[in-house]
Amino acid sequence: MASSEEDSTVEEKENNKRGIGTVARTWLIFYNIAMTTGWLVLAIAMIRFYMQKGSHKGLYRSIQKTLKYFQTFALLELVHCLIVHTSMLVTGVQVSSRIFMVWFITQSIKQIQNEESVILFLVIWTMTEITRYSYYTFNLLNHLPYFIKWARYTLFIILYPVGVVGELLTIYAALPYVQKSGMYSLRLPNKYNVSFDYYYFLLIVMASYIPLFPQLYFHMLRQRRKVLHGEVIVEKDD
Ligand SMILES: CCCCCCCCCCCCC/C=C/C(=O)SCCNC(=O)CCNC(=O)[C@H](O)C(C)(C)COP(=O)(O)OP(=O)(O)OC[C@H]1O[C@@H](n2cnc3c(N)ncnc32)[C@H](O)[C@@H]1OP(=O)(O)O
Repeated sequence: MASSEEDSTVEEKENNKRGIGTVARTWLIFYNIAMTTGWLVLAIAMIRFYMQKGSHKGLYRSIQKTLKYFQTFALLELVHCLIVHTSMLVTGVQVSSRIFMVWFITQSIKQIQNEESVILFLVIWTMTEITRYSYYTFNLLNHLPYFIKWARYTLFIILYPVGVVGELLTIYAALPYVQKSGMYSLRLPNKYNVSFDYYYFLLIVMASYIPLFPQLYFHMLRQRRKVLHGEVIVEKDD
């Protein structure tokens, strides 16, 4: 009895340190468990598909519903920034680039769904998210195995750039189809007197990885030094 009271006091102290209340903490535990499960379901579906068919062709189609569901659900992370006091800017770039990849590239342009680059970023995202959400869950429960903490703040060193390569190759593969179809573009003359070319927009998105990705990567390296090596890092306000 005394021990369980002590345990709950330790938990309360830990959460007070993070400034998270009981309701927010309960919600985050639920959210992180749901997301870990979602990405695990995706991992299993991908492995099963590949083992049954022996090819990646048709894999995206078979998992697209689950992927859209869980990746879109991640928009909630912008709200979570207010709870866990983390950078909304960094999270915003990360989440919006993922939503963009799913909805406005892979989902919209059927011809590229069988590209190897799609499978590359899907596998990398899946490995990342299973590790990340299980880290958050165990951390909130104050029972964090060291290997999960290590994996969360080490695997990204390789996974992040490889994931970005997969995404950029996929956008690159989409370019000819976008140019040919004129999709999501607005040509003059039109009643709004505005022109928009999705093809050039995609070129700008690709170029924007050059200044933006290093910011995310260095943010993660700082997090790594803080969490694994206990360095005190003073971050600038957004
Ligand atoms: C309109 C089109 C726009 C297009 C834009 C294009 C440009 C894009 C350029 C960039 C492209 C990036 C593409 C992405 C590719 C990939 O993802 S590839 C796969 C590999 N990816 C990764 O490894 C991802 C690494 N990134 C992240 O983990 C995050 O997304 C992040 C936002 C960068 C993480 O930042 P942050 O939240 O600040 O770090 P953490 O250390 O994880 O958390 C900080 C503290 O907050 C707590 N916390 C956060 N979320 C939760 C939660 N859900 N539940 C509980 N707690 C949470 C966390 O525990 C930390 O708290 P403390 O432990 O107390 O410090």
